[in-house]
Amino acid sequence: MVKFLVIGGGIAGVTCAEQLSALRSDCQISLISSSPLIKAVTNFQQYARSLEKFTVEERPLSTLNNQYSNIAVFHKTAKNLDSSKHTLTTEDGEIFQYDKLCICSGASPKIIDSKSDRVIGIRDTESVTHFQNLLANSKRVMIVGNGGIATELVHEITNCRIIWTIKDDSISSTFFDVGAGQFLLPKLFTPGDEEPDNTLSKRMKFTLDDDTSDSDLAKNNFGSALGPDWSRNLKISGGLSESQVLQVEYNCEVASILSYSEYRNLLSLDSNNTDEKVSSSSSNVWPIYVKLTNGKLYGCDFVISATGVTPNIDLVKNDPTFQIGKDGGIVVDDHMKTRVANIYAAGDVCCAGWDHAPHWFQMRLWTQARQMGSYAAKCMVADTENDSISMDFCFELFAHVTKFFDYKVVLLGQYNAQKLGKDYEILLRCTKDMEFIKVILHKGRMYGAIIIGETDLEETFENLILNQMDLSRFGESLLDPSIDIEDYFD
Ligand SMILES: Cc1cc2nc3c(=O)[nH]c(=O)nc-3n(C[C@H](O)[C@H](O)[C@H](O)COP(=O)(O)OP(=O)(O)OC[C@H]3O[C@@H](n4cnc5c(N)ncnc54)[C@H](O)[C@@H]3O)c2cc1C
Ligand SMILES: NC(=O)C1=CN([C@@H]2O[C@H](COP(=O)(O)OP(=O)(O)OC[C@H]3O[C@@H](n4cnc5c(N)ncnc54)[C@H](OP(=O)(O)O)[C@@H]3O)[C@@H](O)[C@H]2O)C=CC1
Repeated sequence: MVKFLVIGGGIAGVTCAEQLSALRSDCQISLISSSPLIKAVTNFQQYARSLEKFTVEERPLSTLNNQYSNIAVFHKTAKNLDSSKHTLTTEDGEIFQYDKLCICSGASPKIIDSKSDRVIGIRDTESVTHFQNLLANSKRVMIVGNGGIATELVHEITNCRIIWTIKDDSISSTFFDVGAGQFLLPKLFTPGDEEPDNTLSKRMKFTLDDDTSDSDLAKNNFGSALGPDWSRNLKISGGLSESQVLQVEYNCEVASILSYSEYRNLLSLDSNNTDEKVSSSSSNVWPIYVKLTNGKLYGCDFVISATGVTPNIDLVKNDPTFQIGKDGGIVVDDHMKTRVANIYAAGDVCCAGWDHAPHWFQMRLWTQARQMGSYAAKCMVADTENDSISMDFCFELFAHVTKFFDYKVVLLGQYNAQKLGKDYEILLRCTKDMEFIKVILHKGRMYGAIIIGETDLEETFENLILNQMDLSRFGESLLDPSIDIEDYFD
């Protein structure tokens, strides 16, 4: 009997195991996960060709055992891989034999300064609990990073002062250009609350009680990444009685992180540094101080490092046969195979090493984790049966549906002209507080789009990107609100 082994209880690993089970009910599938809960995709809906909606649920490991007769789940940590013997040894010494192995060990937050326990990352339920506990007694926090987590947190945190430190000159740059960033900015404050310069504020939104416990976060043992709407029903509230006050520090990074005594030493050595005095002029003694590359120094209760992720490749990093990509992931080919025979990888841990379709690129998102997990399973089964299999259609077009600042956000293809250099045109339609639509055109054809708000345009745009219809004759009227473009193209 063929033995499939999957490492990881996140979306990629669980989808892979489920798909293996669906394709080969006669095979034995073992899933090893170091986290006590697995992530299951439910309510999956494919709308349009590439757009997907689904819910991610956290469930006990036993759910998979109960649901699928040929899946056995083990709450263990994979430690040693011997690809010549086809064995994997777990931390407690158990040896698993495999015919085909899929590594779905995910990623961990890339934290700017891991020496201080006041600099934290957010990944799984435990890390959110730790974050909530710290925040509950905090008056001022710093968020570093300009991507998904930072964008969500600046909107969700209440009753706390926030300093948002970003490398760029506009907010949320991982997803949005300057124009879209400007459209979203007003969502960060309530009219009348605006403060001068770049200081914005917003009112408290909600609170909800939640019993929490701490975990082994100090060891940076993160579990599966969180699911959609992870922050919606959580108490993400600080210790201030006033509403949130947000200050954005643009175009800078963290230069150093200091304890109180290091901060005192720095001030006495550098007593002429006026910038530092200005930013930390309050009489508060803060647990940590952050010096920014723009010269400012802030005291705060803790720092949230929302600065991206590092793939969890411990298992393979000492084996030079595996190829590691520039992003730190295990390189896989167009059949999700690593360089080592019979070993596949999927989800956040892998680096998509094939020649990508013109409108697709890798981003560490749960849609891609699900798609890769499912496709890896199909490839593993095809290989055992000596079948050929063609690349899954989902890798033709980058498509991401999410929510930021309470707006529906759809990103399609090269939404920020990622591969086009300077050779592209932009069409824009923007209605304040309602919708922001940006279309990327190259040689008269649509290459990408950002759609913020409820527009129902995503399916039409998806088709236009995939079919590469020449749109030159429409010119700017393509986005004219008085023209129902769906009627033209659907
Ligand atoms: C706060 C937050 C919000 C997010 N929001 C969104 C969003 O809105 N939209 C979106 O598309 N994506 C979002 N993401 C990203 C998305 O969650 C991830 O891309 C996706 O979940 C990755 O799934 P994965 O299965 O590859 O990895 P993971 O979920 O990280 O799972 C890895 C699994 O491997 C296990 N593991 C690791 N090492 C070992 C080992 N040695 N032995 C055994 N088991 C091991 C872990 O315990 C875990 O179960 C968010 C991520 C975070 C952190
Ligand atoms: N709704 C959604 O789709 C969400 C998705 N996620 C996903 O979860 C994962 C983790 O999120 P997140 O941590 O926000 O990662 P992201 O990759 O989304 O963003 C990381 C941000 O940190 C910046 N950065 C990197 N290093 C530094 C540094 N040393 N100093 C200052 N800034 C730095 C990056 O800039 P640069 O790019 O210039 O390096 C980027 O702006 C990602 O895979 C993300 O896609 C998370 C939340 C919501």
